[in-house]
Amino acid sequence: MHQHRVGLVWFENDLRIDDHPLLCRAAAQCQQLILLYCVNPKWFKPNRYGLRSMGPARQQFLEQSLHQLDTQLATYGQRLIVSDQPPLETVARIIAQYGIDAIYRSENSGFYERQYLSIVRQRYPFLHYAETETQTLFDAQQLTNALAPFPASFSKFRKLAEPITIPSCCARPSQLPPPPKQFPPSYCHYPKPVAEPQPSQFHGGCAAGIDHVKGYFNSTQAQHYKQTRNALDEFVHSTKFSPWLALGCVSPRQVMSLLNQHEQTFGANDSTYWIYFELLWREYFQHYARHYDALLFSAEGINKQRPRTSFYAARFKKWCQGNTPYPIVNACMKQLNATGYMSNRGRQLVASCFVHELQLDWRYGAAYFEQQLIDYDVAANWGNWQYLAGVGADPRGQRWFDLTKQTAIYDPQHKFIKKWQGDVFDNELDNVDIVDWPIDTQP
Ligand SMILES: Cc1cc2nc3c(=O)[nH]c(=O)nc-3n(C[C@H](O)[C@H](O)[C@H](O)COP(=O)(O)OP(=O)(O)OC[C@H]3O[C@@H](n4cnc5c(N)ncnc54)[C@H](O)[C@@H]3O)c2cc1C
Repeated sequence: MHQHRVGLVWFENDLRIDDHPLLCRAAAQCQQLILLYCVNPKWFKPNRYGLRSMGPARQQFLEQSLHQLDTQLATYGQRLIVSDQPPLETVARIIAQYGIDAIYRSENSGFYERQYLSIVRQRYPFLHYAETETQTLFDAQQLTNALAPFPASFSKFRKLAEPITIPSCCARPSQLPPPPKQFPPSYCHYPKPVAEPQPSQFHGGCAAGIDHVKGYFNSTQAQHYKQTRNALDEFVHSTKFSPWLALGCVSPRQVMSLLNQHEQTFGANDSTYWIYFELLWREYFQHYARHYDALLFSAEGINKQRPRTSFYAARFKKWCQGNTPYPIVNACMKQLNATGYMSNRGRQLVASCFVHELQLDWRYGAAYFEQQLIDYDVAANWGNWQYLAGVGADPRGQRWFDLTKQTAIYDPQHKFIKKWQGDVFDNELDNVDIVDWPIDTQP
């Protein structure tokens, strides 16, 4: 017996059908189902930093992911519908037009993303709402003790979380209820394949994502992960799971399940453990973002201490373009601009340079990453930037990287710098001199 007549599954960063407990729940509870994704027009307009929230690399990856999800849903006689209108407008129209009586949405770590659902809840209190964790390793109730009080550092969180058993993945639904009649509505469309994809090493979508993770664990790369993960270049040196994890094309539990299988076949070692360790970092930042809400975006960070940085437009522009006096930083930024990806080590170096060498307000750096990264994740990005800027969860309070030393360790032959032309830059950092500023002649 179905509990609900028409359910709405509001997809966000959970673009898959495997290991999706919420989709299974909606399938079991509803007579008819609408599957919706909202491409928010706000993502393409200048934000408070004068940047777009979504740049072309991630947009392409997202479009590919939507298309792949739609293809999978079609095998169930269902389709994904996509709206390019503001999410609140779209959801309101769908509720009114189709008589929705239940809304299903995965827990989201983003403060602003969570607000959308809060507003819908306030406007339509009589609907049934189901929110489930689909993007984390642990279920919320498993972490009650680990998160109260909220652990001030990753190490504290890790010690509490590590002994907890990760729930197994859930099977995909055996069937899905059909959409209502007269579908889709005129203001929505089905995802189209990307017309002329830009060449990229990352192809969006759940099928591509799971193939990549399986391919990684069927090889011996994971056996050497700890030794290679800090490399600045080369696809195989770290897992490259992040874009698929960020959009939920693959779940962290699916990754863990394949990691366990890998350990059974190839053996467990420090490197295989370290992949789990990094997934725990990801987990920590998801809860960090939910705990600190809008403080994630505040200059003072969670400690409410204003950093001694400012905003210099010319310096910011040069950093974005990879045109600073620091070749290693330039190479990383040019790699990011060309591919949408940068290694973890690279991200640490360019963020340290941004805050300590260029003395810029860290939020502009985070906003530029948000625009450029193919694996942008609100919690991981803003949480890591706060950490690097000394206003986050770093018990040391300060992370400064000596760029000369780091170059000697990670790019001793300058191969990476040469590849990305990091050694091509203007000689002066500040070409706007104090005398160039307009001066008031009147007292
Ligand atoms: C300033 C800064 C900004 C960042 N912004 C993002 C972001 O927007 N999205 C994002 O996914 N990661 C972000 N990271 C974390 C990390 O750099 C990337 O997850 C990693 O480089 C992705 O490559 P990979 O999948 O090969 O990682 P691997 O080294 O193979 O790690 C495996 C997985 O663990 C997780 N992970 C690893 N390191 C971290 C970390 N420090 N914090 C959180 N999760 C981690 C990722 O999901 C990653 O896919 C940022 C780091 C810094 C320093």
